[in-house]
Amino acid sequence: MAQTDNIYNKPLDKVAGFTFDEQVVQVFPDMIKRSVPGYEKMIATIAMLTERSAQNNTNLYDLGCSLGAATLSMRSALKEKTGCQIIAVDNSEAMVKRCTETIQAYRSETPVTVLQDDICNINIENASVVVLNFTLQFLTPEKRLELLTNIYNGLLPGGILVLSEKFVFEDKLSHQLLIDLHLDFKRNNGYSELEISQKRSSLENVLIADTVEQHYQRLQTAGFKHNNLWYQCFNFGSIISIKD
Ligand SMILES: C[S@@+](CC[C@H](N)C(=O)[O-])C[C@H]1O[C@@H](n2cnc3c(N)ncnc32)[C@H](O)[C@@H]1O
Ligand SMILES: O=C(O)C(=O)C[C@]1(C(=O)O)C=C[C@@H](O)C=C1
Repeated sequence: MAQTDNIYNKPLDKVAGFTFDEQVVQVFPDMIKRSVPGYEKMIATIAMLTERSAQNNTNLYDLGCSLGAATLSMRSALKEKTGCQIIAVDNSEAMVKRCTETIQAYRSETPVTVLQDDICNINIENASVVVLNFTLQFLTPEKRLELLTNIYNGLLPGGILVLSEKFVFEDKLSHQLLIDLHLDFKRNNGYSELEISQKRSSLENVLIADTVEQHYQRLQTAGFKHNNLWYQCFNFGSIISIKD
């Protein structure tokens, strides 16, 4: 049973930088659902995107897999395909341990390999679907283009990248409104002002969000010519990039 996220509900002397440690693993499904507007919608839609874009005898990647929600969504959509395998990668030992247990708990024809590694070290090859669901934002900005280029090069024609991220906005008024709506979403989900503010401090300089335009530019530089938002709710959304 997923535990309720109360990590930031007591005043902390010093708020440490956010890490995906054992404490976060314990509450992660609750935390991400209550923090990311549209998270469940995005996870469910990954199955639809996979059903359409996965090709027989190819690899599917879940980069920054956490507890494997996107992996399970992809896997559920591969029943009609043959020879597919999923490679799920995360650099958090605690996440990988729990993810492996979760994946093994459900039987499936599709092999899944869960690797503990930096996604920047992974050679993407023979890929039809690559998912970066709220992971790119945790990489130092210098590493983002290299990773996307590696993904582009490893994708087969017709293959897709699903890139979900928290966004910032150039336009100050829109930015403030969308951030405020996100804070309302958190309040409506039971987070207190203290929890919201301590979590915000912990994510500072750890989660570095880009604008949608910055994403499009970087994706284009990496080689992707077909990039579009398929979902957005407030300052969170998901881009689909297609390799032609
Ligand atoms: C917000 S979570 C991703 C959520 C997950 N994709 C989902 O859909 O439920 C970000 C994950 O990326 C992982 N991560 C961050 N930087 C990484 C890196 N350089 N290599 C591998 N994993 C990384 C973190 O450990 C964390 O589990
Ligand atoms: O709580 C926030 O404001 C977030 O940015 C949510 C966010 C994310 O976007 O990755 C940050 C860390 C958590 O692991 C889950 C979700």
